[in-house]
Amino acid sequence: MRLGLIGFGNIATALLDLLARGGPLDHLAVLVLPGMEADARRRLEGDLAGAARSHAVVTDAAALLAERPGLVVECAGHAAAQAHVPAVLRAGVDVILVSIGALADPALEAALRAAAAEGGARLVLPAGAVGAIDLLSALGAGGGVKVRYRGAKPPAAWAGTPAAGMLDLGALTEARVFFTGTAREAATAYPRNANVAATLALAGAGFEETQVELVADPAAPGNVHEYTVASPLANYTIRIENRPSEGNAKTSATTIYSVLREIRNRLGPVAI
Ligand SMILES: NC(=O)C1=CN([C@@H]2O[C@H](COP(=O)(O)OP(=O)(O)OC[C@H]3O[C@@H](n4cnc5c(N)ncnc54)[C@H](OP(=O)(O)O)[C@@H]3O)[C@@H](O)[C@H]2O)C=CC1
Ligand SMILES: O=C([O-])CC(=O)C(=O)O
Repeated sequence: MRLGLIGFGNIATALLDLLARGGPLDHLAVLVLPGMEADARRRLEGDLAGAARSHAVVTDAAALLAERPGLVVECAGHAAAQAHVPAVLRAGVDVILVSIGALADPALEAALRAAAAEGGARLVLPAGAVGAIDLLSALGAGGGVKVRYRGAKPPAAWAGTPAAGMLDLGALTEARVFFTGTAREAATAYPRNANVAATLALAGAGFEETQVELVADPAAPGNVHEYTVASPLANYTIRIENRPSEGNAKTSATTIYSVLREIRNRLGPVAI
């Protein structure tokens, strides 16, 4: 398999480690920010030397495409999704988009849909840190879906976000709701913490109709995603207590496994 990665942070590193357990990739191309090439090469020739038979480090989409990836995983953030993903899709290469909250920008959502159609490629939106997206998406097609989502994380996971300006995160002794609004507002204001809100919106009731609450909770048993669905076909509530990933407390470990699942489903004889 020839894999392209946009971003070489926590998710990318852990994903490569998991993929390498099944044997080395045929080729790996990693797109990093300008100035980070030498660091990326060092890592690919050091700890990650077994991940691929050959590798390349690039800083733009044209160079990534020149490496002829069969699949690209975006795991860098909203700005990277905007900068690089349209060209990859237009070139006919499927993309697993992890920074799904980028689609809260209607212009980018339209651009990515158009690029995928033009290139005959597929934009794959993984479940990421949440679950039961299959059911929500099925119900979404039936219409009349109402979704309420509550995302709670330990205070430290909200560092560097607007929540830090509203709360004394280090001194919290009880759970505090610091945001209520639509999925579009949540995904836009919390690009590294509310991709789940966007995933639920895209699968179910849409960005304006998906109600979101974000919570800093010193007693949270991890990153907790809880949502309730009411629809003519089914009602359900699901609560997922995620362990944070080792490399980034904002990101749940399940996100990495969700991307792994998408890749395995493309390669194996059975998709589940
Ligand atoms: N769908 C879901 O459920 C979830 C989605 N996510 C999304 O996944 C993203 C990645 O998560 P994670 O790996 O934990 O985050 P990290 O911050 O560990 O990794 C992101 C990496 O991408 C780099 N980067 C930033 N901008 C660009 C760019 N324009 N081009 C290339 N590289 C870039 C960063 O560099 P630097 O550090 O120098 O900025 C960093 O190395 C999050 O930002 C979030 O949007 C996360 C969790 C759940
Ligand atoms: O990983 C998580 O728990 C969820 C997350 O950060 C997001 O929704 O962006």
